Amino acid sequence: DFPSGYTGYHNFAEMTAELNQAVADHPNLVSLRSIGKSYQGRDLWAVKISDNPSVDESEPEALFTCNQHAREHLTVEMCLHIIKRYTDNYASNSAIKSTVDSREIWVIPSVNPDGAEYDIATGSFRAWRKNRQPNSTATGTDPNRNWGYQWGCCGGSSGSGSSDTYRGTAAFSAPEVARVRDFTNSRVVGGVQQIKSHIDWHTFSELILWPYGYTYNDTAAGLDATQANVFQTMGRRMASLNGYTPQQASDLYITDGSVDDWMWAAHKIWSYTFEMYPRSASGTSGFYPRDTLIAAQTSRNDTAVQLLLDYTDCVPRITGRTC
Ligand SMILES: NS(=O)(=O)N[C@@H](CCC(=O)O)C(=O)O
Ligand SMILES: [Zn+2]
Repeated sequence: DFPSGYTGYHNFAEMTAELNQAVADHPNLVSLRSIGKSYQGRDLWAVKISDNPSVDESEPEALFTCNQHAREHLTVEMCLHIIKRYTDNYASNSAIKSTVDSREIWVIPSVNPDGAEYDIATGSFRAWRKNRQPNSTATGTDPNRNWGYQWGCCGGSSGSGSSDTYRGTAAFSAPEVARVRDFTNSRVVGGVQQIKSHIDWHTFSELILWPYGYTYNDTAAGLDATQANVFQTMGRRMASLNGYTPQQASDLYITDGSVDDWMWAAHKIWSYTFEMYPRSASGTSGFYPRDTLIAAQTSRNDTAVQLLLDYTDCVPRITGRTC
């Protein structure tokens, strides 16, 4: 479990209980489903927040994914914060209510529960990043190098099983990644992807990143100058709200097989990666902010999340375009 000073973080059982509590507290706003199992058999939970949550209404959808990387536990708290904020405040806050009434919000609080549990299993942090799937030489696939667009194309991942950026044996070889893929694919209704916007939450460095990560070029196949301008404009607007630094993902470093590149290329979902607090740290300590910082560093993103939800019907509207 989490060591002292970190007991405010949710382990898998506590996270699951929190999700069940949200349903119990707000049965008319929240539904909970498993989109499948992790390698070790833990449920990959998906929460839907909307009015009439048991009905697939024709409302624009947004997706928030957290904890692809095991040690980035603050991201689980970020997803739980989003769930609480858009349910507990529904009755009292008209902006929250109109958002929930006009959108369908999907939250996957832990994409990598096996890795997260492994990281805390001994009571001392292990700085574990990957999932817990064995490979030919070691353990673990990096979920954020296992997505199927430009997988392994460009030196942005490793073919070595012991590497922290091991890309797996094939695209989608990690069961957790394959399940989130399947869920996203299932949101194509009548040939139209209902999910329009996405944030994948990570730590740390305080950055807002957008595709592509596989190339340094601002435009590339499937991402033209107009679309790049939308990514930049929305990214910069959100960064002005949370104080993170906005940049194309490849400006950080080249990544191939990342979730953002796939969400955009496969589905034209306006997909961002947020790297949360801290801005910098010595070594791996940056992955482990004390639990006293959770409230401030999750609510710090409230207005950025709200902006993306506001524009989820038509993200290009941020540049004055229509959809
Ligand atoms: N959270 S992290 O691993 O330090 N950074 C992310 C950045 C993701 C990206 O560049 O798209 C990654 O390398 O997967
Ligand atoms: Zn990460």
